[in-house]
Amino acid sequence: MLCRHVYRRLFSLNNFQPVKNPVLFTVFRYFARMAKYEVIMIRHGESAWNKENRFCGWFDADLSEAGIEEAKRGGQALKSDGHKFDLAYTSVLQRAQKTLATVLKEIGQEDLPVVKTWRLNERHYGALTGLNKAETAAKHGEEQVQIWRRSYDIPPPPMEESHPYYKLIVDDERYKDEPSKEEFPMYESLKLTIARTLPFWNDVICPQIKAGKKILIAAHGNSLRGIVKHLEGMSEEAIMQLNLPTGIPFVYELDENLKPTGPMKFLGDEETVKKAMEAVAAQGKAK
Ligand SMILES: O=C(O)[C@@H](COP(=O)(O)O)OP(=O)(O)O
Repeated sequence: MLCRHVYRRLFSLNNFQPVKNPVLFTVFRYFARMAKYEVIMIRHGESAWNKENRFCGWFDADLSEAGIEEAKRGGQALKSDGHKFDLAYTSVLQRAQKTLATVLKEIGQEDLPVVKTWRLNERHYGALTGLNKAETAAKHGEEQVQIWRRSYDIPPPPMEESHPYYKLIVDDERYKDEPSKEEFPMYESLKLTIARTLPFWNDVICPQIKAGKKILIAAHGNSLRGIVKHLEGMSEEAIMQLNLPTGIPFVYELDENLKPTGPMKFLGDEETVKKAMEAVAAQGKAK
């Protein structure tokens, strides 16, 4: 409060030229980076296919029992930090939607307006959809699986019409209006995922944040990694190292240009977050 007051006072002074005065310049730099907005994101709780260690992508796996518990804990963490929201965004997949509903119940905001979009869906895992990650690593090598999972622009092989989940996904009623036939992916790298997620972030979510709305986004490991990469201006190499844990909300404080004023802050204890991230990274190891 006091900081904001001082900041406003400083910038209401006429002829204020911070660059010429080193002390004031430091003060200027400090307050210019002051957080103005906040956005909170959460990867869904463990899904039935996370539990079975299968590539999931656009397959509509439900939450596992552990996933429901994770989502509840995520909601409780938000509650104990006193977070309330104006609006939430999620994908059209049930693991993200159920996580969001569970969180909203925990924080007593079950009536919150929720926008659902395919643009926040998990990346489409193409031909890998349904395969066990460890078995795939045993067959094709851990290095290849790491490339498929974490490289920036190398996509998995496409999902052909003969794939066991092709019809289930392509003919799913939830996609009858969008994406268009041309946009409908058969595989996605992180780069391609970002290409369809970022327009929604920029054109739909950002204006709401700038309007002062407190936003919660419940989505997926890779659709959120795309947003994180963009927000933090991370390199293609740096984003390869990021494995988001399931069901643990993370907070970004943003300046007036929607640039983070600090690193993402997980609402969970450090050791738990670290272990959960390592567990996600290890999913691609041959057993
Ligand atoms: O599609 C999947 O298998 C996982 C991510 O897998 P990895 O990229 O971590 O292998 O997506 P999510 O569980 O977040 O919806």
